[in-house]
Amino acid sequence: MTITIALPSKGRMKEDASAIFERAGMTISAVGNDRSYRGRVEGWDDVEIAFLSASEISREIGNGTVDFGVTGEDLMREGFAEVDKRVEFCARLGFGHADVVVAVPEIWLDVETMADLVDVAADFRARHGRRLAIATKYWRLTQQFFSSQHGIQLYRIVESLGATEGAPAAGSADIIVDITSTGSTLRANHLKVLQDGVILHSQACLVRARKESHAGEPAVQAIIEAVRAAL
Ligand SMILES: Nc1ncnc2c1ncn2[C@@H]1O[C@H](COP(=O)(O)OP(=O)(O)OP(=O)(O)O)[C@@H](O)[C@H]1O
Ligand SMILES: O=P(O)(O)OC[C@H]1O[C@H](OP(=O)(O)OP(=O)(O)O)[C@H](O)[C@@H]1O
Repeated sequence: MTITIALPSKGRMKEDASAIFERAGMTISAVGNDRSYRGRVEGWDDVEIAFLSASEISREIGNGTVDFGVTGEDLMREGFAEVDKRVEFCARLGFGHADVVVAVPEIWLDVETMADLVDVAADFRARHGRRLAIATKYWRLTQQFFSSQHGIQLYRIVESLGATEGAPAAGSADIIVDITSTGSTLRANHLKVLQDGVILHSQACLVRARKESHAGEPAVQAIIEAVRAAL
């Protein structure tokens, strides 16, 4: 059986992902020229590498079209409901750290916690004639956190595919859910993270698609062990 591992072809996770595999004794070389989107691993003839973007990788693992991949936990949890039934998070790789957070304007002085936000959302329509608007690209994580975990039902999600932190100042939303790593983008936009507003501590993970064909396949276990040993 050929095992396909999807690795980032570009972006912030590319170099660190290749370095982990190198340390794991799995040296990757491109098939054909340097711009090829296929690779192989020296000495591992039954393994092939597919180079994709981090967001494509999460989709392909969740659909089972690749066997393993390196991608962010946030992308996996946003992309699929009940993700732990579909995939196994085999290892947290120690790079690509980012928190998915709820952030509100700094000038909301009396809003510091999710409980405060529950009160704001309840009063919002009476005060402003519309529901609290949340800008995000993380629809699923936002709905789970607001509705299931905090019982907030009165809000509206405004889809934002870029410059999410600018939405409150631009007037297109009241608050945001987005990722932060250093916090500088939030600070520059005068937003603050609620005290209990961290939805997910994300980082790059080695993720396996749960497939029946993996049972009793020695190379599957060997890949997991090699990567874990490299951490
Ligand atoms: N400062 C950061 N900004 C954005 N993503 C970050 C940051 N730090 C770590 N990450 C993680 O990187 C991953 C996204 O990586 P990247 O932006 O390279 O991929 P992508 O979404 O596939 O790229 P593209 O949007 O160009 O297709 C996510 O899992 C995210 O959590
Ligand atoms: O906390 P910080 O260190 O400021 O990082 C967070 C910011 O970085 C990312 O944007 P980026 O400009 O990298 O673009 P992207 O969203 O297209 O990846 C992310 O969307 C945040 O806006």
